[in-house]
Amino acid sequence: MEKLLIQGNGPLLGSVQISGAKNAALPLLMASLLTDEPCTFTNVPALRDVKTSLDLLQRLGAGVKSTGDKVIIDAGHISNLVAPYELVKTMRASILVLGPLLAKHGEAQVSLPGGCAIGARPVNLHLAGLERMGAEIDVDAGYITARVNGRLQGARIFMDMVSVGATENLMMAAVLAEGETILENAAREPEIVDLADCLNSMGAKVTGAGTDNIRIQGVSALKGCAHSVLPDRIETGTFLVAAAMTGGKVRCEKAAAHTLEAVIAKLREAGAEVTTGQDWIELDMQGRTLSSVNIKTAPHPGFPTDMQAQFVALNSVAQGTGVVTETIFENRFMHVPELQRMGARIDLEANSAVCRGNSALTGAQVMATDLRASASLVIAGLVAEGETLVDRIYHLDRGYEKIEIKLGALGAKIRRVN
Ligand SMILES: CC(=O)N[C@H]1[C@@H](OP(=O)(O)OP(=O)(O)OC[C@H]2O[C@@H](n3ccc(=O)[nH]c3=O)[C@H](O)[C@@H]2O)O[C@H](CO)[C@@H](O)[C@@H]1O
Ligand SMILES: C=C(OP(=O)(O)O)C(=O)O
Repeated sequence: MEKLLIQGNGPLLGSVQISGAKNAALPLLMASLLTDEPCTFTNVPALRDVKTSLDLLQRLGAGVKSTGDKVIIDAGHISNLVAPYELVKTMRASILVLGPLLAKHGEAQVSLPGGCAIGARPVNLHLAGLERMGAEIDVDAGYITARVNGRLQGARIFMDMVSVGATENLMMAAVLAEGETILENAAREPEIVDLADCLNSMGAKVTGAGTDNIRIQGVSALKGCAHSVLPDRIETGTFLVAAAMTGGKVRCEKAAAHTLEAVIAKLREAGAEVTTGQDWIELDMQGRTLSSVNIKTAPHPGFPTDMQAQFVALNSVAQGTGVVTETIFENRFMHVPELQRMGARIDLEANSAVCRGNSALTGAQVMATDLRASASLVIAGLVAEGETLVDRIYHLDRGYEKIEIKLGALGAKIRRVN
């Protein structure tokens, strides 16, 4: 099993190209199921989750051509409406085929994603919304079976929790439904706006994406698209935190500052100088003091849960105490015991991590448990004294493109070992 070996050393310096966002790319790829015409996506990151999505689309009968960061999907001849357990279990976002398949083909069978390291992550909101649109849904033997007689019907759907995935699934189902769908208490993440922009370029009528009230006027058919995937705000944030922790200066190119406002505000509060331009963000921590910050995760535009672990690592080495509170997932502090093994002084109290700061981290063998937990261990390794060996990095490969190469180019001593 592959691992990352990191030797803590000096500041990160230089510039890094940010990849397309995993969380934008996955729903966009699934949206290609809504049309018989080819869809071309560019700025698609080379990630394990993208590969899983393309495998799933091929399993359903779609044609897939992939060169560099460009992917062309032709879902004009879908022959199978089943998303099997062996693919869904490796990537929860597989549930996003449910809405498009049901809307376009009137039927779909998708394995239940099940729980995962960070929490139970049920899909009740996805299913309740589709039922409101006229679908009949059965859950049996670990599979969701959804059917509709004729077209889905537009509906007013209030979601009692803010869910990114449910908003995306229901938005994709609604674009081909008959009549108007209104999604209330919708998620407002930038990736939802990216999906709505792409759907509109295919002929859909979606308004209000980026607000908590999305209106979708159903159409009878969609055409193909050519769409460039939004930059990855979580990858960007991870590099900015790494630059801050190492006292370096890093410029993230091909980044989107408007998607990262809460994170940039916290980095400035922590003492970093952050400057932004049209498609870049630069963080300078040279000669400055890193201070702990208090954080509470929340749906966008609040502080993203996917940046929580990285800030726990940051607070561990910063001056003073910082309290990090997780409100989205019930079990998203798996990185804490591993960071403690590296010497971080953190106390877990209910859904908060109280980071005492000023820790002199030392390298250790640590275990990645989920995607962002892995990222926090890697950036802790960059500032630790001695060698850190991060095991189970297949989690990291789900969401970070060439992380060791990108960090290496900024001066980090990091390599992949078997
Ligand atoms: C591929 C992708 O885009 N993944 C992101 C997406 O995941 P995902 O879309 O799975 O996360 P959700 O926004 O749906 O989850 C938010 C909360 O709602 C709960 N919930 C969700 C659906 C549901 O039917 N019932 C329910 O109770 C979840 O358990 C969780 O506690 O948003 C999360 C929250 O920003 C991010 O951490 C993930 O990186
Ligand atoms: C939790 C994450 O992703 P997923 O929803 O794909 O598990 C993440 O990107 O941090």
